[in-house]
Amino acid sequence: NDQVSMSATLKRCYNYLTETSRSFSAVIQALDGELRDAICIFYLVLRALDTVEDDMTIDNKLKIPMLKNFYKNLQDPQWHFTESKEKDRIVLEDFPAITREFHELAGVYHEVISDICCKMGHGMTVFLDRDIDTIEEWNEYCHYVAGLVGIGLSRLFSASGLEDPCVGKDTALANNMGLFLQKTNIIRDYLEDILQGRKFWPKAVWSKYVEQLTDLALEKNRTQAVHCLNELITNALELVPDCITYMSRIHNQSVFNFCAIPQVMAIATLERCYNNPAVFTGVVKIRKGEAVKMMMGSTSLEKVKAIMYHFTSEIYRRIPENDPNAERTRQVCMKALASS
Ligand SMILES: CC(C)(C)CN1C(=O)[C@@H](CC(=O)N[C@@H](CC(=O)O)C(=O)O)O[C@H](c2cccc3ccccc23)c2cc(Cl)ccc21
Repeated sequence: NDQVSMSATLKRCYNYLTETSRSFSAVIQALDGELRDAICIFYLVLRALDTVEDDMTIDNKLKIPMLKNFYKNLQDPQWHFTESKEKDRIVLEDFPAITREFHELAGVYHEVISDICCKMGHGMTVFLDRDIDTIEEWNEYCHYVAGLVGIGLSRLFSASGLEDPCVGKDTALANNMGLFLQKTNIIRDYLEDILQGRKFWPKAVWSKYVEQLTDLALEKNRTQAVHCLNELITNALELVPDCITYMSRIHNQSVFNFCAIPQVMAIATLERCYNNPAVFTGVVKIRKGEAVKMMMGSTSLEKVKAIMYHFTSEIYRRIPENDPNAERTRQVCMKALASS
């Protein structure tokens, strides 16, 4: 992008993007045409909303209206928030820079970003004082924080003219692209989340293995915990066929890379977590070198299918005989392998 003609506030926005999304900001900056600025701003607005939701120092009495009304802040040139303690608080402190660049975008992008913010902010309040019990509620929570992102992105892709209208219309596939990423994050971040008092694993699953969610971290429950982990990974793997179908419809190279890279990182993370007790003693992260190799290697549908096939068969190979969900996991892996 042409640094000279870029406004000072837009430059600041790209700096915030790089500060808040590490490896992913380069992928966003590689997007073609109007999508680059539109998705940069969309990402920052979502990061600001997520920073409010994550901040445990904000009392729910204040947090609920903040989340429900967040989308209205885009219409207030002065709105900003300086009380945040979160690491990404800069996007709230300098929100006016994001708002200004939001208004520089073409109108069609405004409507999508505002609409998604409104629905996401509302949805986040639903689970502020309610636990995630059933699988349906797990899907509902992930829809609010990630499925809606997929639906919004797909509408931006089609609105830009770089992708077919069907991409923006098929909300079910777009939703499942987000669910795959979010369920992977929730599975991977078990220990980090419970240490911060956050519970994202669905009770309908973990209650079959232990009394309390935190009991999964106890050494004496290790076998039960790993079987619970494997059941959630199996649930996430059910989404692989839809993610491949979604990516098969993307024709612009920069949009494909933007969509494919988080997906291949997610399947690699699920494979690293499968049957792995380390999930309960630390955070299982993909090493930087491996991540870069995968990012370089996910530039075509065939390459992405091969990566999905590789990691799914690695999981299939390691299904323990005594795992209560072994048969179900084999079925789900076979279906994922058939689609990749
Ligand atoms: C919760 C989440 C999965 C939606 C977050 N999310 C993502 O995870 C990013 C990836 C990312 O931010 N990686 C960071 C993670 C980290 O900070 O460690 C990185 O630096 O590698 O990708 C997603 C994202 C990208 C492409 C297509 C998507 C379709 C549906 C839903 C989300 C989609 C994302 C796109 C937008 Cl516009 C906004 C947020 C996201």
